[in-house]
Amino acid sequence: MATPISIEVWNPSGKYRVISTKPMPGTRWIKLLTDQDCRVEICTEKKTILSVEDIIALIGTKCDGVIGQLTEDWGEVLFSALKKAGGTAFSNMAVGYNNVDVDAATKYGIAVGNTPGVLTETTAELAASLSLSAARRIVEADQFMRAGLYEGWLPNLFVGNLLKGQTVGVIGAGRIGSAYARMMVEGFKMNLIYYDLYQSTRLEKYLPIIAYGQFLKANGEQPVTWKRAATMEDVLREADVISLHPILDKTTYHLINKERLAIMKKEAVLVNCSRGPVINEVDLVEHLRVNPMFRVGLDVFEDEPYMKPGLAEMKNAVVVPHIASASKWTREGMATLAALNVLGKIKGYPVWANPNQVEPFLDENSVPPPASPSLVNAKKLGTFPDSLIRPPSADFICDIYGTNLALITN
Ligand SMILES: NC(=O)C1=CN([C@@H]2O[C@H](COP(=O)(O)OP(=O)(O)OC[C@H]3O[C@@H](n4cnc5c(N)ncnc54)[C@H](O)[C@@H]3O)[C@@H](O)[C@H]2O)C=CC1
Ligand SMILES: O=C(O)C(=O)CO
Repeated sequence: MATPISIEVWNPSGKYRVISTKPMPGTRWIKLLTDQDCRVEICTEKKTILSVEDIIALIGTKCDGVIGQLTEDWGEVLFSALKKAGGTAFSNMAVGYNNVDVDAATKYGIAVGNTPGVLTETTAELAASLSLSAARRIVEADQFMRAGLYEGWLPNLFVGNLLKGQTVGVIGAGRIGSAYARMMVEGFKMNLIYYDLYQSTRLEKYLPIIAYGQFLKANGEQPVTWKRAATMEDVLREADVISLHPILDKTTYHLINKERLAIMKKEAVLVNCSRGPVINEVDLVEHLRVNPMFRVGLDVFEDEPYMKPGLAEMKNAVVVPHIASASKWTREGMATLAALNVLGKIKGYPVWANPNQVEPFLDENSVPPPASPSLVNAKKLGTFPDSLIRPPSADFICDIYGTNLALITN
């Protein structure tokens, strides 16, 4: 039996009981919930990762919705407990939801939310940072300085890879992969090769490579090029820097393994800001050991929070603790979107039509639309119209928000 859990309570008399399994950044998310008659309970337990038993204790006998974290195992047991407590809504405070058994949630009629879009640029920036850190050996050099080993400039001291004119490979060119690709092409004048199961219209439509190429040419520079690869192996063979941005599912588990590492260039840089199990980390450690010029930048790990034996000792690995989305704006935005997902379902609001355009929910100076920003099982639940958010009628909006009609209808 789990021990009692410490909590912080906001708006104790609120009609709907909403739990957050962790304190989340900012206070806007709390206000949005309490303003809509929710009693908000935030778990303040010191333990970093709550167990299923801990969360069952938090849910208790009456709970309308839960905001949870990617470290938690949201499956049959928790969704059945939430259903028993009268709950109908769950949201991960994350865009990735590989920790959630969506089918189990759907079976119990529970909506599952995630937080797309708000972390795209922040995560891509960390991937770019890791690319540079690994290519230019920044962490190794920093450690060398701090150890008092620097005795003066040397021609061979910490020589790394130049990015300009090299090829960047992106595997999984969705929101984050595309943002990263643009940063590396536009910022470092790299050529691009990408692989995704689908054509990335997001990338191909917005990547101003042709115009940028012409601009570079007019200035006497080599124009950048881009292409979609037919196979992932093409990317692995051709690229000098490869960044992984797919979702984690059956098709991407151990996508990078011994065989695929072997076809990469000996001096390539591999970056992972997606999910740890996309790489077979045991194979990676061995590859790093025998190929000292091969470098990696890792934000995520196969058995988080642990690293596979040997990884910590590898000088050719830059490792950070899953901080890719850790900018203040992003983390506060994730909290807001997660809270609004839960609120929207509890209040019976429709689902926002385009989860890639969540800006209206994030504007601190305006009232968010009366909708759940992103519910991944909305259609399966069948409780929402096919076209998702209905055009807001004057009565509907005024009913909820009083005076902010113009903001929502424009
Ligand atoms: N390290 C961190 O802190 C963060 C990690 N993430 C991870 O990044 C993932 C991607 O996020 P978004 O770009 O927003 O998602 P997205 O859904 O926009 O992009 C994922 C892309 O992966 C592609 N894909 C799926 N299976 C594939 C396969 N077998 N081979 C190649 N491509 C495949 C999809 O077609 C899609 O284009 C999330 O699911 C999450 O796991 C996201 C944010 C922060
Ligand atoms: O949103 C996600 O998927 C994350 O990994 C959060 O950083």
